[in-house]
Amino acid sequence: MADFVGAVDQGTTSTRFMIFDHGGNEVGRHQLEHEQILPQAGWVEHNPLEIWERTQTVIQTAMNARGLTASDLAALGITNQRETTVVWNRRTGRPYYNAIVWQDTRTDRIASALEREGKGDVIRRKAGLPPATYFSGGKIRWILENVDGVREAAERGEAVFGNTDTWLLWNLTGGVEGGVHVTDPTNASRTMLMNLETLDWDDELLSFFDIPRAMLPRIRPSSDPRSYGSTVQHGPFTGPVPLTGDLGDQQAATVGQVCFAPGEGKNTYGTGNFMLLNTGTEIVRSKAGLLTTVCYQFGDEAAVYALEGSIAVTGSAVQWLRDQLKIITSAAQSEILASQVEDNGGVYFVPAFSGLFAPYWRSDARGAIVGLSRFNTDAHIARATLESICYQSRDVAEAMEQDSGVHLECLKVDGGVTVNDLCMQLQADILGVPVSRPVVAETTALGAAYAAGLAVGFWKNTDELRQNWNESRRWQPGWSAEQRENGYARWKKAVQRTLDWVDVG
Ligand SMILES: Nc1ncnc2c1ncn2[C@@H]1O[C@H](COP(=O)(O)OP(=O)(O)O)[C@@H](O)[C@H]1O
Ligand SMILES: O=P(O)(O)OC[C@H](O)CO
Repeated sequence: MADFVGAVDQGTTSTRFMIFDHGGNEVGRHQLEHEQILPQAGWVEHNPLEIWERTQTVIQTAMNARGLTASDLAALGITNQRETTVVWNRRTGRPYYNAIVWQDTRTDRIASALEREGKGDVIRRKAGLPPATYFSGGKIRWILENVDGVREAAERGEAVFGNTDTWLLWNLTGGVEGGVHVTDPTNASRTMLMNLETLDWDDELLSFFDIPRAMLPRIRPSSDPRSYGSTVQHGPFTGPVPLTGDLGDQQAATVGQVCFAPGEGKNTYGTGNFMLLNTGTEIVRSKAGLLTTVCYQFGDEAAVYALEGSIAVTGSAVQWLRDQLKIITSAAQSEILASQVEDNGGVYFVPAFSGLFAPYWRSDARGAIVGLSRFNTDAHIARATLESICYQSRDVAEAMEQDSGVHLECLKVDGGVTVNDLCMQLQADILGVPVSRPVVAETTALGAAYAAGLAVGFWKNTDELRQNWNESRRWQPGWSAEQRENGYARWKKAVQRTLDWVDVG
């Protein structure tokens, strides 16, 4: 068998290709950012053709740098930013519209109408999600309603939908020349269109959004030796590589962190934050504002579910300090600036740029910096930004405990922000439990590689994968209980100040 497994990680800010060996060690990678298209306030788009072009380049560059060819890869996995919606013509391969990104809030009226019409509870029960701008269903509907000719083409089965996993799988397997139109249950569970129990598209949910079934991909297990086909010769690989794994990126990180038992979970710190807790084969319905989602489905085994706390703005608040406020010149500088002060100086920043996701689900919220006095400096704002990442994580951790009854003993973390030592120390202080980061920080790509490798026997089972997990760093809580609870009470007060700010109809 070939020595390596490859994984494409198509994220919100960049696309990377990574190559892993049997020990789960990284042996090669390349990464490229793509343009964030911001046509108006609240709208966020990506160009699907640019994403496909970047995907080919990162694959070719990483493979060439290691002198590898298609036959060196036992399998290929895909993982992706979830919810982001592409609709394209399967005859021409051209997208009808830019990809509408998960952070985009243009569908707030569609979401609030669903609630007003009493459909919200059905969506919560069947799909495990509250009606919100975040998910794909409203985005597909927006394209059907606003782009000429798409509805008719969709009814003929010519205009098809996919998240970026499906878009890349279709292109990698031949595109207009017979590309495979497929997704997995972790991605499908983010559309508001899939029934969590049947793991299939649900006619009632489709009718709520008026979406023709013909435009939707087949849903196949996340790790599957048969359904996804192989890469074609004229693509970036110049030969066939079996495509055998597909997972949404946060579920992939959960797999990469080897959270295979109920009660095991992780928190990923990227553009946003996503805390997932494995609940086993049981569908746990949240009463505390979390999502119920599919965690993974491996081959013929029963699907495993998770509770998820999704936070829209965490690492992107650091980008905002850099790009809009310009008080830092790099993300890493946020740590240096925030370290210049001993505490937040009374300042709390709630970065509700896209409203508030879990556990609040308030699209009428907008960002606020509160508690300012003349004493405060840019260093307090930087510190409040890092604290906002940690307080938002505490909000979802509390909801997680309430829903699952599982008390967090230690938080496994990963993602771009976790290189920030101060932020991770603040996380331990604010949560009151240790925070632990693994040696392989690229858990998202690793999880997709694991799903692909399990399907072809490159790894025998999940026990073998557990052997690959090792801790690199642990942060212990330092604050007193009083300091922790006082800070959290202030945070909750600050959150209240952001609510009911915009009229969402
Ligand atoms: N040293 C740092 N301190 C704080 N945030 C950081 C640091 N380095 C990177 N980030 C943030 O991490 C995010 C990128 O993380 P990554 O895991 O690559 O995200 P994604 O998968 O969402 O594209 C960016 O939003 C960036 O601002
Ligand atoms: O691309 P990321 O890492 O920001 O992840 C985005 C999430 O999948 C959105 O649900």
